[in-house]
Amino acid sequence: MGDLLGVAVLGAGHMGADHIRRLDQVVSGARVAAVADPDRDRAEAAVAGLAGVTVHTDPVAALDAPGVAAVLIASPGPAHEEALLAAFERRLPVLCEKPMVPDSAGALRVVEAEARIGRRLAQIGFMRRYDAEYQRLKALLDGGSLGRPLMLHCTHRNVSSPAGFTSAMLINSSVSHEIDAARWLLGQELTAVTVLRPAPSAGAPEGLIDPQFVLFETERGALVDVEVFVNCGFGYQVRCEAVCEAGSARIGDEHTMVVTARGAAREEVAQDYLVRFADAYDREVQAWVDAARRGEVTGPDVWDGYAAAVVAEAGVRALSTGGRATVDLAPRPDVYATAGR
Ligand SMILES: NC(=O)C1=CN([C@@H]2O[C@H](COP(=O)(O)OP(=O)(O)OC[C@H]3O[C@@H](n4cnc5c(N)ncnc54)[C@H](O)[C@@H]3O)[C@@H](O)[C@H]2O)C=CC1
Ligand SMILES: O=C1[C@@H](O)[C@H](O)[C@@H](O)[C@H](O)[C@H]1O
Repeated sequence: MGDLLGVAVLGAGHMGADHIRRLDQVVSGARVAAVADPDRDRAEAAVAGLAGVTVHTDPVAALDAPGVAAVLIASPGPAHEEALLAAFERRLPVLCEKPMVPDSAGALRVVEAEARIGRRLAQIGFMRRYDAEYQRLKALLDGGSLGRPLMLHCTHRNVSSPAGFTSAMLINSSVSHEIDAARWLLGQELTAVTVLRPAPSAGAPEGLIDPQFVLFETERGALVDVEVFVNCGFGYQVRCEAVCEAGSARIGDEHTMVVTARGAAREEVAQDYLVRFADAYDREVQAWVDAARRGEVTGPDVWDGYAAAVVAEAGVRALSTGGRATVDLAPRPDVYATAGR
């Protein structure tokens, strides 16, 4: 176990348990050293059968546990700020699930804390940047053969939303992925948001505004639209079409097995993100572990997490007022690169 990166995993729910399995069975160079969840039974179940792991109900205690050299934060968004700041105090490299911090004031405090240290410590869990299809689209747009991007048309559908999912979370949890993907693909900040609401689906829980149609403007005049529908009932579908001056490119059409029988062809549709983005999560965590073992931090940074929080907050304002909300970012510290590098 000597050379392996000892990771404390905070939160042992859906994502935390999946990342624990990934660190133990898929990723090389790391091991789970500690796990924390206020629900001790859940934490113990997630590490059942693993040797050398300590179990905690207090996340900060897990950071100080024997063998911990890095932190993976998979607790709910509102708990991320405290965990990030505690990891920064200890100078531990962090992989933090999205949303980095759901509110922009808290996200700015994280930016300021890391900027004071003067070097990157955190990678933010925008795993689409590690998805093979998104990477091909990014390379194509950067290559310039299609000319200037004019529009992105995005679709984000979940089969159903978890208990407690709110109308704001369609934007600050689900659409946070499109916010980051659009900034990265286009290399531009998003500057304004408008949200339209079709009549809610009968399949959505009472009171949830689902679906929503979110329209972003960018600093160099591109438009990004997102249909977000988190109780569609039929499949997990994430698509993106870039329309450029000299052509278009689309990713996310179903690409799983096609079964032909009894006079019909049937294509399987993934039912959740753990299936659709399995390879992307694997590559994201491997990249984080490899960088941490070299003493580096790469990938989406705290500025990306902050920008996503500000844009999402504008989106939630636009949803509640029915109007157009503008995005106002704080000055960007030098430690962070520009959008989309
Ligand atoms: N990248 C992606 O595609 C996805 C990311 N996520 C993100 O992962 C995070 C966790 O989401 P899920 O696993 O779906 O939630 P979940 O509700 O299944 O699990 C969260 C776990 O964290 C525990 N917890 C609560 N407060 C805590 C604290 N202060 N410290 C440590 N643990 C705490 C809860 O008891 C629970 O076991 C969220 O930030 C969510 O947005 C979730 C789904 C997909
Ligand atoms: O991050 C995720 C969830 O938190 C969110 O609730 C889902 O809508 C997304 O598809 C998933 O990738």
